[in-house]
Amino acid sequence: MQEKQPKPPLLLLSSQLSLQNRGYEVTLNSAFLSWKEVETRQKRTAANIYGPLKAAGSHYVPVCEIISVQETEEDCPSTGIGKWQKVPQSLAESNQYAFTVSYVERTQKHRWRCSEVTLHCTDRTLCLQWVQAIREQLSLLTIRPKRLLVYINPYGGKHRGKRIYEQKVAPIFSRASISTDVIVTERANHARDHLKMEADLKKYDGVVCVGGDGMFSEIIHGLISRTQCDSGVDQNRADETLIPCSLRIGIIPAGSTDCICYATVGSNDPVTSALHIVVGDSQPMDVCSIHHNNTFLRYSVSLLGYGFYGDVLTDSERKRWMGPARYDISGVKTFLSHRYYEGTISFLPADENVGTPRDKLQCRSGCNICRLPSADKQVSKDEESISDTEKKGVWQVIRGKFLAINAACMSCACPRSPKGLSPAAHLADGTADLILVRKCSRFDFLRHLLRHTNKDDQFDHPFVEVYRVRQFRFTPRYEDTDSELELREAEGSGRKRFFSQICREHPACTCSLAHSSWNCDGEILPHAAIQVRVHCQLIKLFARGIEEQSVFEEPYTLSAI
Ligand SMILES: CCCCCCCCCCCCC/C=C/[C@@H](O)[C@H](CO)NC(=O)CCCCCCCCCCCCCCC
Ligand SMILES: Nc1ncnc2c1ncn2[C@@H]1O[C@H](COP(=O)(O)OP(=O)(O)OP(=O)(O)O)[C@@H](O)[C@H]1O
Ligand SMILES: [Ca+2]
Repeated sequence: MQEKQPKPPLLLLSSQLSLQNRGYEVTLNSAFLSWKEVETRQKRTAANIYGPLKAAGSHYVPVCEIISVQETEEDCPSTGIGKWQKVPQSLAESNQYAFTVSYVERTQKHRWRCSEVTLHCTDRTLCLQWVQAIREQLSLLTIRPKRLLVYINPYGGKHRGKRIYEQKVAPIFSRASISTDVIVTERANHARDHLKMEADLKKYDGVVCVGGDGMFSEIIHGLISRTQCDSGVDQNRADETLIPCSLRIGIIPAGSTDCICYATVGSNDPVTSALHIVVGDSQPMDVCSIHHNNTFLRYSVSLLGYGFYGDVLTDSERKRWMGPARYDISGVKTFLSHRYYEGTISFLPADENVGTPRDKLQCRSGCNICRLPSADKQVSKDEESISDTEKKGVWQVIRGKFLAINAACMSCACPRSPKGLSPAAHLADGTADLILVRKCSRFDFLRHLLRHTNKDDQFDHPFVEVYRVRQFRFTPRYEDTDSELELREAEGSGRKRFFSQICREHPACTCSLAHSSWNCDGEILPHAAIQVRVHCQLIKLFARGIEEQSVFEEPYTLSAI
C-alpha cells in the first residue's frame, strides 16, 4: 500500500523585494515566509558558479511563528533593521514602501526572541498585497488567543512582576493585537477568588499569571474549582473524575523558583513565555488532588514534599522578606537539623507502558508517552466502580523512617536544579514519581542533594527508592492531634508560637518532631496524613514542553522544508 504523502504547501505570493539595499526573492506559501538573496552574475564567484544555491542567505519563518505584520511608515527609506544607512538615490526612490514582519527567533537555552525583517517594495499596491496576504494566513491560526485575563502578583520573587509585565510582555501582546484585562492583586488569594466566583470567563481565550509557582497555584485552584462547580462535580470526593479546564494558562515567570514555567518551556524568561502565549501553544498537564479524610485540601502540579522540602518551606515562610535567597538559607538550616519522620506510604503503581522514573528518555515537546492514549490515563467511571485489587496493579505498602518523601507530577526542573527532582517524569502522562529518601547520614543526604545539580543519578543510592504512581497515601506513625495541627497551621502562616519553640527545643516532647508539613507547590499543608491522586491532563498551559536542543541550534535548512 502506498503511503499518503503530505500535501505540499500552497504558493500564495512571490515577488522580488529589497532588504538592506539588496534584491531578495520573497515567497509566501501556506507554511512558510521565505526570503532568499538574488545572486547577481558578478556575485557568483568561480568557486560557486557550478554549485547549488546555498541555503545560507535564505531565511525561512514558519507562518505559525510570525507574530505580526505591519506596513512600515518611513520618512526616509531605511535599509536595515533599525539602522539608518546611506541609500543610493535611485534605489531609495524606487523602494519607498515597506512592511515589517515580526517573528519568533530561537536563541540559546530555549529562549525565544522577537525578531524583525523590513522588506521594501517598489509600489504601495504590492506592499499592501503582502501585508494582506500575511494577515490572512495569520487569521487562519485560530488557536491563537485574542483576549486574555492577566493577574499580576506585585510581591512575587524580587517584587518585579509589574515591571516585567509592563516593559517586556505588554508590548508583545499589543504587537500581536491581543487585548487584555489586567488585575494587579491586592492580597493573597485575590486571583483565586476572582477566578472562582467573579470572572466572566466566556470573554477570554486564556488566563495569564505573572508571578511564581504560588501565584500559578492560585490560578489553577480558581480555574479548577470553577470548572467543577459549573459542572456539579464535588471536589471533596477523592474518587471523583474531575472535568478538565478549557481555558489555557500562560505563566510569565516573576517568582522565586518558577519551576512550572522552567519545566514546561525550558527557561524562566518572560519574553519567551509571552511568545509561547502569542503563538497559541498548548501543553496539557497532570494535576494531583490532595485529600484528608474525604475533605479536599489542595491541588499540586509540581512538588509535593514531606520532611526536607516541607521543613525548608516552613522555615522559609518566616524569611519572605529575603526574597528567593530565603530558600537557600532555610535549605542549609534544614539540612543541618537532619530531621527524619516515621510513617507509612501506600501507593498504586502505574502501568509499565508509561515508562519508569529511571528512564534516560525525558519528556520533551511532542512527547510520545504523553501523547499516546494509555490505559493509565483513562480512569473511567467503570474502573472507579471496581475494587482496588481488580484494577491494573495492586497497592503496595512501605513503612519506615524518612528524611524526605517527594511526589513530582513533572520533572520540577528549575534554575536551582536544571534536570529537576525527577528528570524522567512526564508533564501529561497521568502519573507522578514518588521519591522516598530513607534515614541516612548527613554526608549521604548531601551527596543525594548535590546530584540534583549535576548529571549524576540522584536515585542511585541504597537509601533512595523511586516509583511511578497514580495514587498514594501517607500516614504518619503518630496520629495528628487537633492541637498539633493547629500548631503547624500557626507555623505555616508565619505566626511563631512560644509553645512550638518549647517543643522543638525539648527532646522528650515528640509534639513538633513527630510530624513535618507537606510542601505543596510552595504552599504549606498542615495535615500530615493525606491521600493523593493524579488527574491526567486536567489543565492546559500556553507552552509546548521543552524543545529538543537541535531545534534551537540548527536554523531551518532546505532539506527540512
Ligand atoms: C549542596 C547543594 C544542594 C542543592 C540542592 C538543590 C535541590 C533543589 C531542588 C529544587 C526542587 C524545586 C522543586 C519545586 C518546588 C516548588 O514547587 C516550590 C514553589 O516554588 N519551591 C520550593 O519549595 C523551593 C524549594 C527550594 C529548596 C532549596 C533547597 C536548598 C538545599 C540546600 C542544602 C545545602 C546543604 C549545604 C550543606 C553545607
Ligand atoms: N497582592 C498580594 N499580596 C500578598 N500576597 C500575594 C499577593 N498576590 C499573590 N500573593 C501570594 O504571594 C505568594 C507568593 O507568590 P509567588 O508564587 O508569585 O512568588 P514566590 O513565592 O516568590 O515564588 P515561587 O512560588 O516561584 O517560589 C502566593 O502564595 C500568592 O498567593
Ligand atoms: Ca505526570
